[in-house]
Amino acid sequence: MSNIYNTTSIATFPTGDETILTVDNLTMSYGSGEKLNPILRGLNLEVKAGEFVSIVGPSGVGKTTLLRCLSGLITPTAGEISVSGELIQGPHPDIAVVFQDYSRSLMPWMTTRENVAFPLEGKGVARQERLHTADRNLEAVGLAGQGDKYPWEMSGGMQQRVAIARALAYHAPVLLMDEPFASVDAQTRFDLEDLVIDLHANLGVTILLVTHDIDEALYLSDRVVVIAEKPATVVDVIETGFGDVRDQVATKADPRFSVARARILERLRDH
Ligand SMILES: Nc1ncnc2c1ncn2[C@@H]1O[C@H](COP(=O)(O)OP(=O)(O)OP(=O)(O)O)[C@@H](O)[C@H]1O
Repeated sequence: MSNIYNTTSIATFPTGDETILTVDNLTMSYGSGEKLNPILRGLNLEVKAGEFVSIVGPSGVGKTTLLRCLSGLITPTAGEISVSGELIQGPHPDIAVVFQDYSRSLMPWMTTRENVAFPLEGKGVARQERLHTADRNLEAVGLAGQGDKYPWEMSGGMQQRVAIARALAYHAPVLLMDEPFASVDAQTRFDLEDLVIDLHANLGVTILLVTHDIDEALYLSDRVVVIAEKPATVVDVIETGFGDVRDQVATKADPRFSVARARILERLRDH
């Protein structure tokens, strides 16, 4: 486990067998009448507190649509989503989101510290406490002492770390991630994957990540949920069983990794 991050100063979340996120018979269509475009149908999912679940599926299958429903940004056509036992009817304080496009999600006129502190204003946190929390969370993602820099002074990987710090600072027990590493180069991607594994293991935050990258889903998660077809539904669920400690070389060379990868590829080919 890496020691460049300092997660000890951030509060952790209780984990266990309790279900924290429930998706019940989720159905979502865009448009209406002749232009009705059904995207998701009858999707069910239960995520336990502290679990790391990835949703994989081909491009255009509806992964972002699913995440937008979960984050309360759009209202599903039918079905229910609840977090911590409460029905989602709009953005919920128990859910934070990290998007793929950090260049659009960070505000260029604010320093990284101000970017991370910003959502806490809506929670009524006093300014000094907001800035202090921002510094602690920047430290947790390996950006100690970088709070005065502007996002545009940083590399893509560093900017995505800022976006992760901002989501962590919000202190929501559930973190949704939409293809968070798709816009960075391969080595930065591996570094960010390992950062997220460390944060998950040390903080107990529940993570739901969508990706079209099967290897990434297997490497990161406790469970991989495969969605396919049009409209999309769950076609397979795989428990990875790799535990909290991962290694970019050893885990991917584990025979269970290639067996699971073949199974997912087969499911996607068959649908
Ligand atoms: N706001 C919208 N209005 C109408 N149709 C939409 C809207 N957003 C997405 N779609 C359509 O819904 C379908 C699923 O899109 P979505 O972005 O959810 O898929 P995805 O699996 O995340 O794709 P990708 O992997 O390429 O990001 C696509 O056909 C897309 O054109």
